[in-house]
Amino acid sequence: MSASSYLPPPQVPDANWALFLDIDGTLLEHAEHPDAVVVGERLRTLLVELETKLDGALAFITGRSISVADRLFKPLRLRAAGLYGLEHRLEMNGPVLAASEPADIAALAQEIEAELGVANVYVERKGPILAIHTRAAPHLLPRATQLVEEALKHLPKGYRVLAGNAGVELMPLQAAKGAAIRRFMDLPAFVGKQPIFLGDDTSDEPGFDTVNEMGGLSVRIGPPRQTSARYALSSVDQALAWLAESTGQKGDARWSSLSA
Ligand SMILES: O=P(O)(O)OC[C@H]1O[C@H](O[C@H]2O[C@H](CO)[C@@H](O)[C@H](O)[C@H]2O)[C@H](O)[C@@H](O)[C@@H]1O
Ligand SMILES: [Mg+2]
Repeated sequence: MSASSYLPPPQVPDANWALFLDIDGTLLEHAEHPDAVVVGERLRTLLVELETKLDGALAFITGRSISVADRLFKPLRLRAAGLYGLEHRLEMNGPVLAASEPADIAALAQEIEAELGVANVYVERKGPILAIHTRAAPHLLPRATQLVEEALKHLPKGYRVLAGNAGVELMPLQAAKGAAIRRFMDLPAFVGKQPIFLGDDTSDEPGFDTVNEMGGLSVRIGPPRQTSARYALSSVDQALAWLAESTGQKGDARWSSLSA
């Protein structure tokens, strides 16, 4: 969909819908460092209300690991696909099917840390995924991208490089949000419902395509740009206000800034 044909989503979430939520840039404003994001009590409460309203058909679909998502949203342990679907928690408070760090990725992380880690670049080690964050040193993004693209030539087949939000990520090909959404849609709490996916980033596009194919609602958060999403909300505040309205709360465009 072109940026000019963006539409605000209808107010739909009810018990017949299944809600899939990206975290960073969708529920949380971006911060300089991944550990610096803030989860307000109001957001936790909203997530619990939505989970109840949807009879459990709610899951995070995130590039973060589930352990990190749990730390951020503690004490909530919602259903989640972490690492773009490489790990899952299929039941609320249930066990995590986690992914470990292969030796060649560990060695690569150390090499990249040695070269870039001194200059405000954060190398996030997420099992089989490496995220190199250059938000605090944007001039190093080209070099970080060059390093992971060079590494691709020496790794076993099956990895790819994806531009991140102020960074770059190296990940297995199976890491894909669309497949993660399909996996949840086969579970009893989700089956037969219509999926809604809210996301903000390039890595969310396969998720938008998937819910479009399933007759669901794809919603991109952020300023207009080329996307497969059919609806849009312009900011994290707007996304949270839209979700909150579905639980009966009155709209408030300053939702997230009031939530801490
Ligand atoms: O799929 P998401 O839930 O949106 O997660 C995507 C990545 O989010 C985190 O990095 C991004 O957010 C940070 C906090 O705002 C920011 O500092 C960083 O520049 C962003 O790229 C997370 O650290 C990554 O692991 C996720 O893949
Ligand atoms: Mg995001």
